[in-house]
Formats: sequence, C-alpha cells, structure tokens
Amino acid sequence: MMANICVLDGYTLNPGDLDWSVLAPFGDYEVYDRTAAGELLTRAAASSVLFTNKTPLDAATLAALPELRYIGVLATGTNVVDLEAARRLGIAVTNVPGYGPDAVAQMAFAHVLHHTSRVAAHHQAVISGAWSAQPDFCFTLDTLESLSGKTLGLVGFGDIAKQMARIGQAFGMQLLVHSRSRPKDLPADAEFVSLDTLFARSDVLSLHCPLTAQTRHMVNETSLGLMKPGALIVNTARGGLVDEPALASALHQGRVRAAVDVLSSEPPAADNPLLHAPNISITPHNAWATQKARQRLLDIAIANLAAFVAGEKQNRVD
Ligand SMILES: NC(=O)C1=CN([C@@H]2O[C@H](COP(=O)(O)OP(=O)(O)OC[C@H]3O[C@@H](n4cnc5c(N)ncnc54)[C@H](O)[C@@H]3O)[C@@H](O)[C@H]2O)C=CC1
Ligand SMILES: O=C(O)C(=O)CO
Repeated sequence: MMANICVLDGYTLNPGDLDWSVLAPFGDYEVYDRTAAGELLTRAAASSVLFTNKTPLDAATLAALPELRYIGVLATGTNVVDLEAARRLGIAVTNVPGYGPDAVAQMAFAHVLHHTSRVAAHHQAVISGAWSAQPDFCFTLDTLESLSGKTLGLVGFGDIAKQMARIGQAFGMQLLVHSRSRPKDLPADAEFVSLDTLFARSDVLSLHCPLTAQTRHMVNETSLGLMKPGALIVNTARGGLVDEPALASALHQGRVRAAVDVLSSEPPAADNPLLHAPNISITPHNAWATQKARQRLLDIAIANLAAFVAGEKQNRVD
C-alpha cells in the first residue's frame, strides 16, 4: 500500500535524535513539528495515514478528511482523538502502550522525593551560605520524611501503576490500588479499595488511569476533602483528571501537596491557578521523554502501522 502519510506534531517525539525515514517503506510522508488547528485540514487533506501526539482530532475534523483510513496516536493516552467518531467513520486508531512505564514512574518518584527529601531546597540553601553559617555539622530546613511505612495509593493498575508499585514496595511503602475492576495480577500484599478509601488512606496518591468522561475531575473539592492533611497527590496521567481551581485552593490552604507532570491545557495559560500555588512541583509533560522511551515509542508506532497494512490488528483502540 502506498500511503500518503502525515505526522502532525512530530517534534516532541523526535527533536532530531530519531529517524523518521522508517516511514518510507509505507509511502510518501511529511513530518510537521507542530500543526495549528487552522493548518490541519490543508496539511492532512490527501492523507490516508495521520500520526498525532497531542494535536486534537475531533469528530468534525475527521468527517472533513474523506481519504483518512488510519490514525496512529504517538502516545499511550488517546484522549485527543474522538474514538467514537473514528469508529463511525471506519477509521482505524492505534496507540502505543508500554513504551516507557519505567520513565514515567521514575519521574513520578522524582517528584515524590522532591517533596520528601528536599534535595533542591537544601542545595539552594547550601550554596546560599546557610550551611557555612551553621553551628552543627548538619541542618535541615524542615522535617524530612521517610517513605518507608507510608501508604502509596494508585488509581489504575496498568503498565505505569505496576512500575510505581514495584518502586513503592522497594521503598517499603504499603500499597492500595483502585481500578475499574479488581486486577488479576494485584501483588499479594496490596489492598484493592474503593476510590473514596484510596483518597482517605493514601499518604501519596498517584493517578495512572486514562482521561475519559468517567475520570475527568476525579480530583475535586469532595475527593480532596477526604484526604489526610499533608497528603501528596501525584499526576503524571492527564491534567483533566484534576479540577485545578479546587486543587489550587486546597494547596493555598495548606491541606495537601501536589506533584504534576500534566496540566489541563498544555502549554498552560499564564494564569493557570496551579502555576501560582504553594506546595506543588510541576514538570512540563516530559515524564515520557527519555531517549530510550521515545525510540521504543517510534518502533511500536511503526510496528502498529505495519500490522494495519498487513490487515492485522495491533494496539487498536477504535
Ligand atoms: N506524563 C506522561 O509523559 C505520560 C502520561 N501517560 C498517561 O498515563 C496514563 C496511564 O498509562 P498506562 O499505565 O501506560 O496505561 P494502561 O492502559 O496500561 O493503564 C490504565 C489503567 O487505568 C485503568 N482505568 C481505566 N479507567 C479507569 C477508571 N475509570 N477508574 C480507575 N481506573 C481506570 C485501567 O483499568 C488500567 O489499569 C495514560 O492513559 C496516559 O494518559 C502515559 C504515558 C506518558
Ligand atoms: O504517552 C502518553 O500518553 C503521553 O502523554 C506522552 O505523550
């Protein structure tokens, strides 16, 4: 099959250290670093194969692209595509699961340690002269916290949550899990609980489920009200899982702490309330972006397309 292939927003996957020519065996291809809404229909008009990472493909856009047969989402999360509309229009959609759960869980724990071990804050104090001015051989800015014995609550129990569980257990944390249904492979010493119980009992609550109509704003005024004082909410999943004004208000009141790699709109508006809240650490949606994980993502995306061309189904989400 000679496909006319268009990559709408290739830059974040491949800022220059991967090779797009792996698309060549499938047909003519064009790779755009990014595509604005107003440019999309012109660029994709003749394409039968589209790749998107975070460029939205809603029902109206899909209906306006009659040549389109296949959408490859260059990510695990598929919330940028209207899957129902794709199904209706007979457009195949694939995602890329499991390309970098180690990278995402590593970043989630980097955030956890940022709050509990305070490396950056102490480094800053030391280079500002605070250690040299001390009477003792050591000092701490405020209480340091052991992860051992704390409770790690996981929402979802897919690839990333499983890696979180392994790391959490290595730190000596107790595990609570809430997912759509009880996972068959729950570790023997993990407890499967309701969402309310997870919010109420977790010291560190980490979100690892997709953004759907059911999960949108699962962190809200009510669920935040269930949390222990000082509990840490970690979100490396999707910004839309969190009611951001409600979380900002809880942060300003000193009720909880937060660590996020994702926001409801990316890049965020300058007045996003979480950008100006205390007790939060924020990274710019780059938990996935180690070189190794990006290479695996591209490899799996190409294997997905090869399967489609061969008439097989691999990682189909439509
Ligand atoms: N920040 C980043 O760089 C990255 C973010 N992500 C996000 O993380 C999410 C999770 O990734 P993976 O673990 O690889 O996905 P996965 O598909 O392996 O696991 C998702 C889990 O969520 C559960 N789930 C689905 N609906 C639920 C609901 N309503 N309530 C509770 N649990 C529910 C599923 O049963 C499954 O256990 C992705 O959907 C994506 O949005 C993924 C990769 C990188
Ligand atoms: O894989 C994902 O879902 C990501 O968010 C990275 O783009």
